[in-house]
Amino acid sequence: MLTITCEEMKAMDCYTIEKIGIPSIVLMENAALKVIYNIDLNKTNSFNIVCGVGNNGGDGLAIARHLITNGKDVDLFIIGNLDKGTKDFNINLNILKNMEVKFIHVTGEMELEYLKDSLVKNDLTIDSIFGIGLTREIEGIFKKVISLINSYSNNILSVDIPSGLDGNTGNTLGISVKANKTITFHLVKKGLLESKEYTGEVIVESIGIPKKVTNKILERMV
Ligand SMILES: NC(=O)C1=CN([C@@H]2O[C@H](COP(=O)(O)OP(=O)(O)OC[C@H]3O[C@@H](n4cnc5c(N)ncnc54)[C@H](O)[C@@H]3O)[C@@H](O)[C@H]2O)[C@@H](O)CC1
Ligand SMILES: [K+]
Repeated sequence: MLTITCEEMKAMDCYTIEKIGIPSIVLMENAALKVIYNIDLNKTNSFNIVCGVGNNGGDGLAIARHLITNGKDVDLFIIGNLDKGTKDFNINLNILKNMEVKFIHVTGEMELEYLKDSLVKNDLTIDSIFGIGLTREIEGIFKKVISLINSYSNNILSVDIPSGLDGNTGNTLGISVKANKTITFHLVKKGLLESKEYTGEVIVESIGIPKKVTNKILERMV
């Protein structure tokens, strides 16, 4: 099986956006729709979506929009500095604001209590805190959120990579979400093969990156 590093994935995303001309927001929309496609909407009605402020979080926001549009109950939580959201995270957050969707910004003990209550009551938790952009040890409130997700969720789906897992090595950076299922985009990241305990079932979904891009980047990185 062809596996790639997070750096190779980033390079493929960039090449697709800059040289092929597929806007990054289109890739994000494709990613979100592929996650929706992997959820049994006949059996799953209530959701916790926990987002960071990077593009993994942006995927989570787009997933939230599609679930809400499908009439599902969604409790939306965001963790991280809202002033540092990526461009596509901000586009999706703005859409949700225009739809008058409420979210909880997790900053302290009170919001952690709300999160715990939601995790216990809802059918599925969508983990979109960190993907290939995780760069350092997880500490503080991020650690508390991941610990709550693992302790209280009924079922967990991780977007791209379980949050906390190093996509290259499969090691945790202090703590990681333990998913039942991971939907990873384009190609399997190397670390996902080493860490079934955290990834659960791994499903690879295409998000519209052409084969030419894969070949180009892999040639360049040899
Ligand atoms: N255009 C693209 O590059 C695409 C990206 N996609 C998604 O975006 C993800 C990558 O997005 P990003 O590169 O924005 O990275 P992430 O969203 O994985 O994470 C980056 C954010 O996490 C913060 N962070 C990193 N380590 C931290 C730590 N230990 N504690 C607290 N904060 C920490 C960073 O400061 C940054 O805000 C992919 O995994 C995939 O899910 C998809 O939407 C497809 C298109
Ligand atoms: K994730």
